[in-house]
Amino acid sequence: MTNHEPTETPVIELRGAGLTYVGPPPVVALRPCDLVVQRGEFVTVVGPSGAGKSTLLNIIGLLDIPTHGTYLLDGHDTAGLGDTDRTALRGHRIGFVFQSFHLLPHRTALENVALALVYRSISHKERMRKAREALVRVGLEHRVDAVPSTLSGGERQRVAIARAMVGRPSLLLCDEPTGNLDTSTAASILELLHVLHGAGMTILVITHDLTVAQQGERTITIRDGRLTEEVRR
Ligand SMILES: Nc1ncnc2c1ncn2[C@@H]1O[C@H](COP(=O)(O)OP(=O)(O)OP(=O)(O)O)[C@@H](O)[C@H]1O
Repeated sequence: MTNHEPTETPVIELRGAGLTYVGPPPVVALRPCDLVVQRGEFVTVVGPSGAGKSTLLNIIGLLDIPTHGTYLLDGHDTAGLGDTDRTALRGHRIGFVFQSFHLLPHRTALENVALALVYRSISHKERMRKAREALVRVGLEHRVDAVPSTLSGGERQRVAIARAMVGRPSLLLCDEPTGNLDTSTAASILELLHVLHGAGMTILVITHDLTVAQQGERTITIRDGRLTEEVRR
């Protein structure tokens, strides 16, 4: 198990954070919870449909604001941030990986990855260099000029992972990253996540799949909006 320095600023620090939809009727999607993820950890969150996984992901990903408690991302208190600052913090600190890849269909793999850097103050040439480097890292150096429709599901997810990583985020936030893949392709994507984790990346994977959940160093179960059991490996 990785040795995480406890005095470091955590990447994720939720304190009594929860979300209730006002309704009517009001729905408690996430009960007030505490969750601390240190730099370099690989954490999985597992739970059945309707348990609150998307709610938790949306809070951690700065896509939703908790109605209770506090959320610090890399030590930055996210309460009270305006839309511009929230978007900037999200863009710099979080790389998202989704089940359905979310690639632009008419752009090449290289362009899809480079687009993630479009708001960074670097030249076009530098964006392309970094995008190519990210694609090499996920094993796709031979497919940089391919458009998504000519890539396999596993290759599309590799492009999406390269896009998520290219801006060197603090956190790779994955929502059912293998949900659209067959078993052996899923295994290769999980292997890639392990390689990135081995290189120091902090990873949080949200899934309903126990096999995927077992990949984490720590697995947290979410049920009826409550974070419960924690398994450490
Ligand atoms: N906009 C909303 N308004 C009211 N209730 C909502 C809203 N969004 C989600 N919920 C409710 O909050 C609870 C948690 O939903 P959430 O989408 O977080 O679950 P989930 O674990 O991601 O489910 P799934 O795996 O099916 O996507 C559910 O009871 C859901 O019906």
